[in-house]
Amino acid sequence: MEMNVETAVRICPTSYPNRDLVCVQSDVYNNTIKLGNLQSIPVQHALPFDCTQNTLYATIVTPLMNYYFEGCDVSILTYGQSGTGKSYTLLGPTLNCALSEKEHGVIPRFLRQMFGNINQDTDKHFLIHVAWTQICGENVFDLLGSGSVECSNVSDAFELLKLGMSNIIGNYAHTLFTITLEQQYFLDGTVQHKISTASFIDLASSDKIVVVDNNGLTQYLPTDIGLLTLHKCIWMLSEMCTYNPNLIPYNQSALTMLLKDSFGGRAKTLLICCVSPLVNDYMETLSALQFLQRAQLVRNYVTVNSYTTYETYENADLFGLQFATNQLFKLVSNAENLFKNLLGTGTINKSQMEQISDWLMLKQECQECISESSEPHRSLDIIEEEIEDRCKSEGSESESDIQNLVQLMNNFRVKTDNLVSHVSDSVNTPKESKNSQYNEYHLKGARGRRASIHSANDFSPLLNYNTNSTDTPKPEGELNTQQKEKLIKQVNADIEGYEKQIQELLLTMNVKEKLMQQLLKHKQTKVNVRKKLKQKCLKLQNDQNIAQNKLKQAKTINNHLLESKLDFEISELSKKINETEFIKSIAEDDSKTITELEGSLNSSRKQLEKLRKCLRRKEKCKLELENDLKHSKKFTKAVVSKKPNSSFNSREITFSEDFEDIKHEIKELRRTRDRLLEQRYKLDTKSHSKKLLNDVEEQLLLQYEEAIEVIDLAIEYKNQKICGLIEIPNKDESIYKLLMQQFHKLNTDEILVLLRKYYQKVIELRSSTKKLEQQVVHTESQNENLLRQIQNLSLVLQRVRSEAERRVLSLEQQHDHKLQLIMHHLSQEGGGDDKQIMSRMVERSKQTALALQVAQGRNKQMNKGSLIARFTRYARQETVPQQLSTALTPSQAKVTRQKNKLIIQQSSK
Ligand SMILES: Nc1ncnc2c1ncn2[C@@H]1O[C@H](COP(=O)(O)OP(=O)(O)OP(=O)(O)O)[C@@H](O)[C@H]1O
Repeated sequence: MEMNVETAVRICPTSYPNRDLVCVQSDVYNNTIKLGNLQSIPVQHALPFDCTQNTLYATIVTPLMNYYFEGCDVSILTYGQSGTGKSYTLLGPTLNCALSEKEHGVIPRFLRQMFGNINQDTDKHFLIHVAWTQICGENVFDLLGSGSVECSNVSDAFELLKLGMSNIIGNYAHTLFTITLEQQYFLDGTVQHKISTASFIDLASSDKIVVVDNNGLTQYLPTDIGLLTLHKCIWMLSEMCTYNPNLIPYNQSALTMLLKDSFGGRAKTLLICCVSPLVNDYMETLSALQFLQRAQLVRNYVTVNSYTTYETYENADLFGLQFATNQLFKLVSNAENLFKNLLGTGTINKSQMEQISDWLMLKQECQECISESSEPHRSLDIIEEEIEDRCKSEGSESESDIQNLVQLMNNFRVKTDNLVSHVSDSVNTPKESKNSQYNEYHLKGARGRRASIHSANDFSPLLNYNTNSTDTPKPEGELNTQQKEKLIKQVNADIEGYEKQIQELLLTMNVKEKLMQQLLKHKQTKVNVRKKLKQKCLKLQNDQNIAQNKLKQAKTINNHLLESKLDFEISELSKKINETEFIKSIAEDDSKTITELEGSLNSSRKQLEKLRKCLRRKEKCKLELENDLKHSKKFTKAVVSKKPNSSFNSREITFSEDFEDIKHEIKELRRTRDRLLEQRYKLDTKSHSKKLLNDVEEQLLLQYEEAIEVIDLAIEYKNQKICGLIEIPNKDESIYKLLMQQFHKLNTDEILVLLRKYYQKVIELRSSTKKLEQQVVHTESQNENLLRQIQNLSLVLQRVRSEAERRVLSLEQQHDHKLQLIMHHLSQEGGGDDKQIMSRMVERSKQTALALQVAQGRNKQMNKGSLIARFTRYARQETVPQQLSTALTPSQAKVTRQKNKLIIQQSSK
């Protein structure tokens, strides 16, 4: 679509009461701006004199929103003299955007309208990014500090606006605010994508110089390099027929490079010219309107940025997961039926009954967790989307829901599997002895079944042995070594089971806690949702009553057509009422659920305490058994060694016993490591949740880390020992040899002291490494701060430099002016002799030049910085377009005088 750049003129309100001082008028009906009594400039939108922010937005910006959502880029620029309301038009009067919505400028209004549209469109997926830059000469600064920032609602966007505003430095810079909108939706089995950018450019005002071109036309050209290049580009674009588009000098300034798409590009562009109506500002207003006249001749090629892909939704795996979950649900409900039937038959013993009831309770608990964590929230999210802002965190929440779901289902599957096989086995062999049950159990263990749920009777020999146990009698007579070993194995399995149960319980508690947090978070939203839904229900019921009354009337007058129509309407309304009631029921008050969850959490805590107690008891029992076993082994060894004919056998026994011992030690080490890991994990989570660790905790964390590493090493060593892979160090190494000799002399206590010292040394080393790392991070952040300061300083330098350039330019102009006055004075003094005048003039100008040289010399000594600035300016002249460079060359200019004005005219070649 080929379209001209759209233009609008806004006249800045003035406090001057005297109408004679006003020379600009807006003819809203004919869309013209009247300048004095002479000129009438046609524009696309001549805004009324007292145009409010709302009128401006509704008349000229709202239509651009349609282009934007269609996938076209849009650009809105403000241009004009300083203080005429450019920033006011784009942003509003103050830094605090939220202060008064009535005064909000184009950008905040655009953001609100855009998010409003997005919230109404539930069929599409939207992604929004904003960016804000400041262009200072040739430098571009990021006002948000992190490039393009994703934002999901109006308040986020307003926060970013405030942040950017607080980072704007000075008045002499252009700013560019962009909102990028990405849309995705399904259409006929394909995914449609649209990407459009809305750019809002506040063009800074700039000093002007007067130039008369070859055709004798006066031009007021800005001194700012960006604006000057923009003028040049627009000038060339407006005379497109005579220019090759490739010759447009966009790349001569940063500003024009950034605005390439807005003039002669693919964007739909609106240029708002802000002008002052005062006579004093006549020339500036004229210059702005001339620029606007040129700009509205520029043609853009507005295009829709869209493409199609043929993929399905990224999270297609979700369907697979859902399927698997459904299957698992079916399995679980089958198992439930089986257990219920078994309970009914009465063929199972008391402990099995307890197990089944435990299982059923757990299943109930899981189901509650799953239904709380997935279904209601998902449907509620949808309602919230319709009524409230689209929630950014929705994706991550549903992700974690799925993770929880999968984890719960896995735990559940293992438990079900275990229990089903256990129950079915015991049902098949109801008359077997306790011992055979126990053997079965361990055979199952060997097939890889999980051994986390045990009844007290499963381990009767062990519990019989446990002196602390009150519910089981002590065994009659002593147990032999083999029995003791078996018992230890059982205890180990039992301990593992308890540990796993504790872990699972912790996990469930974690899920419950998260659920509670989510419920509390959504509580207020649900209240709002319910209120709105209640209103909706009432309205629907009202409509239904009206329709029923009409139906009665229709029946009395026998209007069958109306009757069937009303019947249909009533049934539709009742459907809608049911649906709304259903949605309302989903958004039911959570207080009850929260209390239930709290209760459940408390009971879980109690259960956890119980399990920990059991675990401690088992560990104690195991220790006793192990000690006992050691003693009896020593005793057996002693007896065996006394038998002369059994040396071979005794070696074999010792080896296998050693082997078993090492394995057992490894298990022990692993358990200790797990406990240490748990402790470390607690401290880790504390530090990750941004709670600072105190010194003691920091020290503890380091100690845990070191201890875990040492235990890992020990496990590795023992594993190697079992496999016969121990590397025997080269004993010839003198230091090693020396050390070993010394170590051999040490007794156990001394070795322990030595080890402790080593351990402390390592902890100290770890601590200092950590401190060093923290220092590095700190230094890096300091570095970043310094870099930011350098950036700020260079910005200030740039400003000072352009100020200096401006001053030099005005000094030059003053100098020229004085020169002209001198000429005039001399011509009057000398009585018209041209030669004499010339020679006097040359003499004076020599004097002036000399004076300037002296001044410059002084300057050189006084201010090196301004000299550098001067140098940079001349060095940069290469990039200044031809018009300006020629306009500034005195030798090619002709100076004439009209009334009180001096005009520098470019001499034609
Ligand atoms: N139409 C308007 N209605 C009310 N106040 C206005 C209007 N236009 C400008 N102002 C006020 O005039 C002052 C100057 O406006 P603003 O800062 O927007 O000008 P500007 O063109 O951006 O100036 P500069 O180029 O120096 O940054 C502000 O206090 C602003 O609130």
